[in-house]
Amino acid sequence: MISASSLALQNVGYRIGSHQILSDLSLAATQGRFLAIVGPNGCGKSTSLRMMAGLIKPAAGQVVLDGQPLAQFTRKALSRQVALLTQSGQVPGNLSVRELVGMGRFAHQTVLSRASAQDDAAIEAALVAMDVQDLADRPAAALSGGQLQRCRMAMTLAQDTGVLLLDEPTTYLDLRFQYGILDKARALARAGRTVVAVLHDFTQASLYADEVAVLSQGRLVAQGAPAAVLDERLVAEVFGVRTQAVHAHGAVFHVPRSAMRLD
Ligand SMILES: Nc1ncnc2c1ncn2[C@@H]1O[C@H](COP(=O)(O)OP(=O)(O)OP(=O)(O)O)[C@@H](O)[C@H]1O
Repeated sequence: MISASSLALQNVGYRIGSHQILSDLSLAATQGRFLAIVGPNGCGKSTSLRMMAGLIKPAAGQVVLDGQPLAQFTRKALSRQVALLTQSGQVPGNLSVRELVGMGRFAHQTVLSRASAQDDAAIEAALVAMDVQDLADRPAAALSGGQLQRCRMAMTLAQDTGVLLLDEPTTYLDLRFQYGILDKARALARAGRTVVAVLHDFTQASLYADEVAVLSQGRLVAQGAPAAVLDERLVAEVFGVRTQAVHAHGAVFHVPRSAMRLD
């Protein structure tokens, strides 16, 4: 049984050399909610997720999981609670898809322990959830981009954590699997997990997320309900794109004015 978790960046700062990447950034992901992070390329979205996963440490401020600073967790204890689907990843060696997905179970095993029945069940459930059971015995390195992305998501699911951090999870996926992965992410949130996903598509953010956080130049610009936050003014200011916002189905759709020949 996974434990409920809430994860927050509190006034964090982060720099690489003289480059200030994140500045006084506070961002809270709440248990049972799907938070989407949007923002221009290079604004610090992946850096924020990596910091939430404990892979990098803030130079200022702190990261807090269930009220406890992340610094107090061992790497393994943290991996049992927080999973990160990275934007891309090399597949090590000649792993089969089942072995790749099994890597999601490392946090639940000890050096000496063999894979348990619980590990096997979690791997099978993850393969089925991402509809990749037919690929299970194939070498992961030989998969197409979309197949590999679904297998990497299965690995993330197999980790069975309370918090899932998904960096552009729909990358490489055709429409069916894009919506499939977002449906799955929302279902996980509804079932009590904490889901944070970096998304570039406002329509997807608006349709699937409970909340959206907008980052720009390492700072939080806005956070709230997607249809309220993602308005024409914000999109023009933050992304430099003039759009017409169309509200339907409780979501907001941004149509570029250049495509409508309105500019
Ligand atoms: N290892 C690194 N060394 C130097 N600069 C880095 C490093 N990692 C990230 N950066 C810089 O930090 C900034 C934020 O990067 P980050 O990957 O968090 O952006 P992002 O919002 O996820 O972008 P994208 O939408 O393009 O994926 C960028 O300017 C990037 O060049």
